[in-house]
This record gives sequence, structure tokens and C-alpha cells, in this order.
Amino acid sequence: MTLDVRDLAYAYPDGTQALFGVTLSIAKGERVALLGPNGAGKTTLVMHLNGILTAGHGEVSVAGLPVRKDTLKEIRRRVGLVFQDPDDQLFMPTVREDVAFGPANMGLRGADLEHAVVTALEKVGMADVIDRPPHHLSFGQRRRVAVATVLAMDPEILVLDEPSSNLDPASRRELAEILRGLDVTVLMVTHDLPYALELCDRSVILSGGVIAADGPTHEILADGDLLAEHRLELPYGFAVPTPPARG
Ligand SMILES: Nc1ncnc2c1ncn2[C@@H]1O[C@H](COP(=O)(O)OP(=O)(O)OP(=O)(O)O)[C@@H](O)[C@H]1O
Repeated sequence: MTLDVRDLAYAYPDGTQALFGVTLSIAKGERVALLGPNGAGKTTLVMHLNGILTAGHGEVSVAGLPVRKDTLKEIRRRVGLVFQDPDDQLFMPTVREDVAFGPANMGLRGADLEHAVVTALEKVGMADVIDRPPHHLSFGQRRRVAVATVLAMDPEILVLDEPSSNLDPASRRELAEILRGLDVTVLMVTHDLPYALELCDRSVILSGGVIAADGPTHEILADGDLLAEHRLELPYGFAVPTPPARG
């Protein structure tokens, strides 16, 4: 398994219990959507995946390596977290330096470093902005560069928080094409149910700090009662297509 979360429970220091024993496994190459209403615990779960939070009960491991204080450096290489706001991720004078930051920290230098940077930017179609300051780019371009900053580390799993938010329809579609084309395991937190359907065969609903459903996205999105129970809504008039029969 690329990601293994076992019985993870977590309460914030003020006593708010955000997770109540979450168990979730993701196999290599899967793309999984993490759905759920506001306050469900999605961000809290994601913050455990690369050790921003570690104080909970239970265990998280990435490609067999448990997330602990002494493994954090390697865990942060293995888990590429793309925040909702690219400006939380881009802080260097140029795109090149931002994308180089992670691999340089891992010890890459010279031609190897340049190769990692250029390859990551090519994967998101942003190689032509390599010398530009990130703050001169559009929001959609900055989001793609933010994806490149983590791809440059060659992660085991790419974790995206609301990847389609604030994107215009064309940028939204282009990012979906980029994500579909990557050869990487993906966990994507989203409120955008059509995006989950487009990109992820499997969806998990987290609600009230527990996993309420885990299954094929088209089945979950076709279950109106399940969606309503967890405050999930498809856009008006959106029909979930029936998947082709297997076998
Ligand atoms: N720093 C904090 N201190 C105390 N409670 C917190 C803190 N951060 C989040 N919480 C609480 O933990 C619970 C889970 O929040 P979390 O942010 O993980 O939900 P979420 O599913 O990501 O929601 P959203 O869709 O709104 O981003 C909520 O009850 C929230 O109020």
C-alpha cells in the first residue's frame, strides 16, 4: 500500500475531537477523492499524512514507513502536499527557485537539480515560465507551479486540497488532464463532485470525523440519500453517467 491510515483519532489542543478512528488504505496508482462537508476532518486527516500533525492515536504510514518525528524528512519527500492557496507554497523570486527548493533540500545539485526542475515544470505545462516571478503568474498558473514544486520531489503520493477551486472552466479542465496524465498516486480533497467523478475511480466520504462511505465514485455520487446525509450536492441538473458494464 502507498498510504495506510490505521485507526487514526485526533483531538486539537482545545479538546475538539476532529477524527474518531479513521482507517484508509490507498494502493499505488489509485486516484481517490476525499469528500465531506465543512468541518468533517478532511484537512485534519491530510495534515497527518506528512506529519504536520502527529499527536493523534493510531498510525499513518507511507510506502511502509510510519509517520513519526524521526521519519519526517523522508515522509515529506514521499508525500507531496499541494495546498489550496498556491501562495502558501510559492515564496521564492523565480519559479525555478521555487521548484528547486524541495529537491535542493534533498541534496540534488547542478544538472540533476535542473533536470528535476525542468521535468516537473514540463509535466504541468509550465516550463516556459521558469524564469518568471511566481507572483506575476495567474492563479491557475500558480496552482500548476505549486503542483510542480511537489512533483520535483518525485513523491509516492500527491495530496491535493481543493485542486479545482478558483479555476476558470478551461484551467479546471487542463489541470484535470495534467493530473490524469501523471503516473502518481493521488488523494484529492474536494467539494467539486463532478471533478471527483472525472478524475477518481474511488471516493471516500469523511463526515463527523469518521469514514461514512468508501467505494466507486459513480456509485457514491448516484446515491442521493448518502449525499444528502453528508451535505454533499451535485450541481443542479448534473446526471451521474452509468458506468459501462464490466466483463
Ligand atoms: N486548530 C484547530 N483547533 C481546534 N479545532 C479545530 C482546529 N482546526 C480545525 N478544528 C476543528 O476540527 C474539525 C475538523 O476540521 P477540518 O478543518 O479538519 O475539517 P474539513 O473537513 O477540512 O473542513 P472544510 O471542508 O471546511 O475545510 C472541525 O470541528 C473544526 O472546527
